[in-house]
Amino acid sequence: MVRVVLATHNRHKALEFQQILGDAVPGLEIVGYDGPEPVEDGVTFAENALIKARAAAAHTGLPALADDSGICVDAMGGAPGIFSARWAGRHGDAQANLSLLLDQLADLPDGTRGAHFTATLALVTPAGATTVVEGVWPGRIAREAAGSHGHGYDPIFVPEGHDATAAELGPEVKNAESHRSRAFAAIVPALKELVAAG
Ligand SMILES: O=c1nc[nH]c2c1ncn2[C@H]1C[C@H](O)[C@@H](COP(=O)(O)OP(=O)(O)OP(=O)(O)O)O1
Ligand SMILES: [Mg+2]
Repeated sequence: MVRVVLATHNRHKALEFQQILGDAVPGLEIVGYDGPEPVEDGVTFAENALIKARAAAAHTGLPALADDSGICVDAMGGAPGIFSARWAGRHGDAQANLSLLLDQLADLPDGTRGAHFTATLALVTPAGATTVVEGVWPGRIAREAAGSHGHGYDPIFVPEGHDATAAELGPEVKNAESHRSRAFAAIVPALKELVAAG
């Protein structure tokens, strides 16, 4: 088996990766990461994903896969974007983050609430080779939170082609369509190459 460390401290992401991975890449074992959490001082999702993957590869000596992701609102020029995790000021306070975003968008009429989730994955080998891919899940911001599945901004994100939030749709639908599943599909060839190289 080839081991790849998943360089995240977000247990929700780790669970989604396990659910999405399935048997997509035979011979691959994704291992957890409890090493140091680097400062995400990049100004793009790609820069932050590379920062996280490089730190984990250096700490473990293994190939590392990191995700930097967020919600991007059209009418806000793509914000919160890389600031999604701490939009309301405290890292990982999903309720505060989504409540603030709903308040900020309260006056926006239907048809102007377009948004998308972005997930950018970076795969880094101990030798320093890097692969960066991105997945985008288009949709809109609801007027109020609904649903109990998922995490983060799922309760206020209505994916294109649905009338329910990602938190109402549940993991089967989300993991088949999400930004994270799309990004993962794009990184599979690089993961297969890693396994083939042994
Ligand atoms: O599927 C998602 N469903 C809902 N919200 C999501 C999703 N994916 C990212 N998000 C939002 C919430 C999170 O707070 C932020 C990620 O911030 P981000 O820095 O990439 O992750 P994090 O700090 O929670 O963990 P880590 O950096 O260790 O991977 O974007
Ligand atoms: Mg983070």
